[in-house]
Amino acid sequence: MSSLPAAPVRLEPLADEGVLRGGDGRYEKFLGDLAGLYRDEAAYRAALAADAGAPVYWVETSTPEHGDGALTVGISVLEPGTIGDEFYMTRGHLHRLADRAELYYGLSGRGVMLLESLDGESRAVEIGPGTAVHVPGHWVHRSVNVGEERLATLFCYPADAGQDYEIIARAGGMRRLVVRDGDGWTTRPNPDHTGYRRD
Ligand SMILES: O=P(O)(O)OC[C@H]1O[C@](O)(CO)[C@@H](O)[C@@H]1O
Repeated sequence: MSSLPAAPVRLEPLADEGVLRGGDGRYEKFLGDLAGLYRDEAAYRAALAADAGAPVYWVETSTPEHGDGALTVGISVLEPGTIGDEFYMTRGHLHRLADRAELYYGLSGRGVMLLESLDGESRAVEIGPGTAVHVPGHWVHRSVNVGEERLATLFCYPADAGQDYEIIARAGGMRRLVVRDGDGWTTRPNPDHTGYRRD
């Protein structure tokens, strides 16, 4: 008996509720999971001491099939806030299969996608309602909430892409930091960054 094809799925990305109705997966990241992500260690420890225990960000996904050509679709929801002068952000990763691309579509809030190539390019691209960011393969990527509201994005990538987080850890963090600048944001170099190295 063949299990092909997978059943079609109707999804409702509910940005206000931070829910992907119809999805089949979810994970959450709390402040305590994000040790080492922010440069200002004292500010991180102070935030942790005052933390009420809500997630900083969460991801809900739909992956109805696996194998060649399968897609993962999801919603990513990132609370507003700062640690020191850095905005709340996702851990960031390179796809384990590095040539896998990803599409992000802004649902609510004001964000920046920080995109870095392994050979030294860094781009910060704004994302918000009605804007999409197409991330080709081979870019390390992270979302950053530079607004006062939750940042919600819908994303889609090949289900076999995987995530390599170590590439950022080995490099001492991403090349640039996204930081508060008055009422807005800017980027500045991360002095700890030592360059990306594949294993
Ligand atoms: O996997 P990370 O880097 O913690 O961040 C979660 C991010 O990953 C994705 O789920 C998929 O790449 C993003 O939509 C989301 O912002």
